[in-house]
Amino acid sequence: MSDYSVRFLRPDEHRAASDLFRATLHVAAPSDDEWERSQHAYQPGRTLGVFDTGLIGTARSIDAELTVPGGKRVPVAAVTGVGVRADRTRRGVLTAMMGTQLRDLAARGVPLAALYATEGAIYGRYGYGPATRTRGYRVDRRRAVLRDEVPAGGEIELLTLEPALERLPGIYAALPHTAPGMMTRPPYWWPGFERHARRSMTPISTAVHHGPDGPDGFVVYTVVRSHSEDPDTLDVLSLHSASSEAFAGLWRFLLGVDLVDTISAADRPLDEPTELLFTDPTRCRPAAGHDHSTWLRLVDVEAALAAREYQGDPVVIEVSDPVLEANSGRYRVSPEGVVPTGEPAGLRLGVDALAMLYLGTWRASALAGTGLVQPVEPKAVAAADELFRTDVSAWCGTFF
Ligand SMILES: CC(=O)SCCNC(=O)CCNC(=O)[C@H](O)C(C)(C)COP(=O)(O)OP(=O)(O)OC[C@H]1O[C@@H](n2cnc3c(N)ncnc32)[C@H](O)[C@@H]1OP(=O)(O)O
Repeated sequence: MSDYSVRFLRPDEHRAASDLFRATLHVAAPSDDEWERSQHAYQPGRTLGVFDTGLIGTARSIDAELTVPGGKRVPVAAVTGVGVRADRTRRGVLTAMMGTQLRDLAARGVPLAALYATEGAIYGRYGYGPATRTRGYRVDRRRAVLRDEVPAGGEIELLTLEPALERLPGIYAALPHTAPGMMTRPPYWWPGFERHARRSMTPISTAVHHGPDGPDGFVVYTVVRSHSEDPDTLDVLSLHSASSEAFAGLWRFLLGVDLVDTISAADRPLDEPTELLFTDPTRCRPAAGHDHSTWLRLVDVEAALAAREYQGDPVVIEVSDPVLEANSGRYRVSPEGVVPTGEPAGLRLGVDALAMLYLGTWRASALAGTGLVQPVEPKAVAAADELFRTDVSAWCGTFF
């Protein structure tokens, strides 16, 4: 069967979308109690459904803001909940949903969309590109010793789950966005966090760091004790800090948690200096399989490009967009601003490759070496390296 229709769902249809999405991930449908809470993750008017004889596909988003290089916060659709029923895959259902969703975002003036992909081969065709890189590491808690010069940090307040659920939204909202790619956590984000926390087999703890002006960092973690030869592990689920004092204070606390051999942290910023806290930096070792890119999509290329800052000489880029044709064209990008232009292009690239440059994660020269960027004028590649360069590694730090 190939006839289907795509439309935004009514709130009373959200539960069916949730059941379908979970089934596509091979996860059981929520109980009534669980749905009572997790329904609040569904922002009205943002969930798509595809129907033939019944619901066969779904995708949704929530409205948030993403920090771009230079510090501006730009509206972003945080896309999630994408799934197609297993007996209806590979007949264009996802393509239909992605097209409808992107056209809706463009019509509503949302310049960016972002997502986390289950598989890296899916979203490039819709103009998304991997726009952040992260790393994971493991700290040998019993042998890691903080260097004398490491800041002492402030008071730590330990919260169990209920007070954490109450206070974390306010604490997170007040923290500065220290990296491009960081995202606000709107009210529709927190029910997902709560669902994961409540499903955890081990208790979820939150340590809040207090600086001179109040809470300025937190770490959410859980400890998994192995009861065997394997190490007892503290998993860092989320760690955000407003300053190096708060960062050091949180690590000082983590190193002091008893009955832990290893502290494991995934999806951390590339330039986070954790190993430099220790007298022996090799007590912090890279961990495999902990790199989770945030995929970004410039929905309105001109508006998105204009929202960030640049340095160096102007470059004319020629962008091709396979889904939102209006984005295809040439743009003169410079520290003074971004304008559509008829001037000859210095380099050509797809809108997916543009997303890879946008937060400063990848250099134009690296993309040129892989064919993702096509240089027209050789000097333009070096100029684009400088133009899009950022001082701080892009990092989202918020999974959705
Ligand atoms: C942001 C998130 O929520 S990520 C979660 C994504 N969901 C899942 O992983 C759940 C399990 N998978 C699924 O539900 C489906 O397979 C989906 C959503 C990934 C794809 O849906 P489909 O309706 O099959 O995709 P559709 O038929 O539109 O495919 C379009 C193209 O993408 C390709 N494609 C689709 N899925 C994949 C994949 N997993 N790997 C590689 N290529 C893929 C298709 O082959 C097709 O290529 P073509 O245009 O060259 O023919």
